[in-house]
Amino acid sequence: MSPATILVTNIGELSTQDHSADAPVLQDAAIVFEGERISWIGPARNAPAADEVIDAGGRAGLPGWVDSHTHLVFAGDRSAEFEARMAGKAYEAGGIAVTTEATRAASDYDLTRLLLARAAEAAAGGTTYLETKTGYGLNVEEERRHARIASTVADAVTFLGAHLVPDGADADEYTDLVCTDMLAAVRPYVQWADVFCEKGAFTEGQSRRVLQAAADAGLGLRVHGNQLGPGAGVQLAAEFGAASVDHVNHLSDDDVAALADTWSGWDAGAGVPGTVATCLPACDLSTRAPLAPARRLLDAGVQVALASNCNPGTSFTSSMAFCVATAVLQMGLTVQEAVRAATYGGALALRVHTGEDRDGVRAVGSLAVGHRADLQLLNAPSAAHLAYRPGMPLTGMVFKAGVPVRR
Ligand SMILES: N=CN[C@@H](CCC(=O)O)C(=O)O
Ligand SMILES: [Zn+2]
Repeated sequence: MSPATILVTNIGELSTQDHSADAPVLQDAAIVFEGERISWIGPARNAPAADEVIDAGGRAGLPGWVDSHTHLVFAGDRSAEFEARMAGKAYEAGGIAVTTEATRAASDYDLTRLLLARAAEAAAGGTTYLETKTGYGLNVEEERRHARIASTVADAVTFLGAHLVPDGADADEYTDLVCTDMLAAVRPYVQWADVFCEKGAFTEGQSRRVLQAAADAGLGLRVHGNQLGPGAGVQLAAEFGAASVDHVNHLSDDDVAALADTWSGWDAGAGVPGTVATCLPACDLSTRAPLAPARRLLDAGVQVALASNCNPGTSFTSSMAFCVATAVLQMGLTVQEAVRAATYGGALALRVHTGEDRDGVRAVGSLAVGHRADLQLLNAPSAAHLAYRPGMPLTGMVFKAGVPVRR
């Protein structure tokens, strides 16, 4: 028996983000889901019959957000650190240790409950594909525990044992541990590995060792780079073929050129993608950092993603709509560029932009036949309202794999 079909019709503006289509933005459109997959997209007047019909009432539709960078496995509160920062204190990587202590003390039950609540908040805001990281465990047993818990909730899990050298540890010995026992312990639960390559965290040499060990273990690579100042993160990410380098606040012309180079042979949808530059505007605002140069990156030919970086230290929000609004209002992106970065860009950064479109391997981040049925409707007639009416509760119905996760 074939799965039930759902027709969502009377969509005033449908931003498919399918750039292989004639028009990536359709007017007066409809979309049909068959189980977890999209089975039809086109003008509402031509829509086929379906088991269930949902009238969007002229609202805008777009792919669910792909949030490619979060740190949601944590306990504790760092609002005092935030307040101190707003009073002029600079952000330092060392704050991670405060969360590590609180997270180690939390039970599996509490950590899972906290993670579920945060994932539910993200879904309520339109996020339908969620990455999250370890990185507040910082010893073998805790990193394994956080990876296991994360894997029960998130769509993609990243190992970030190389987030901070724990108090009292020798940096090189700790890096060895990350590359050996810790990596082996988390391996069953994660698809990605990441390193915080920054002053106060991991040096270029240590980062290189982490990336090599992770690649040897068959993990995809990501890098936290060039957040607090110029550094080696971007160049390392490009050299190792990382799927993404995140933060990218402080970039030289060589850094931008190195990222652009990784995209020179890529033709949308065909070939191996380069290294996405993932911009984290909510984090930049919360740390009073210069906003990442998303416009400059796009103009240079680099594929850009927007992500929330939801974490207790630098960005305690999972609102992708806020990130999109900021990218438009303050970073010089057009509405469609920002929406693309928060959907297709995130999917590229997690290498789920394309798939075989078979069970369990469905593309996300754009709306096309065969892709996963991840759709959000806005309580607004067009995506422009995300920036035109910033901060307003515009998220309407949200579907993840064809299932409504918000009514
Ligand atoms: N930059 C490194 N890690 C996080 C912050 C973690 C924390 O301060 O707790 C980030 O992406 O901003
Ligand atoms: Zn991060």
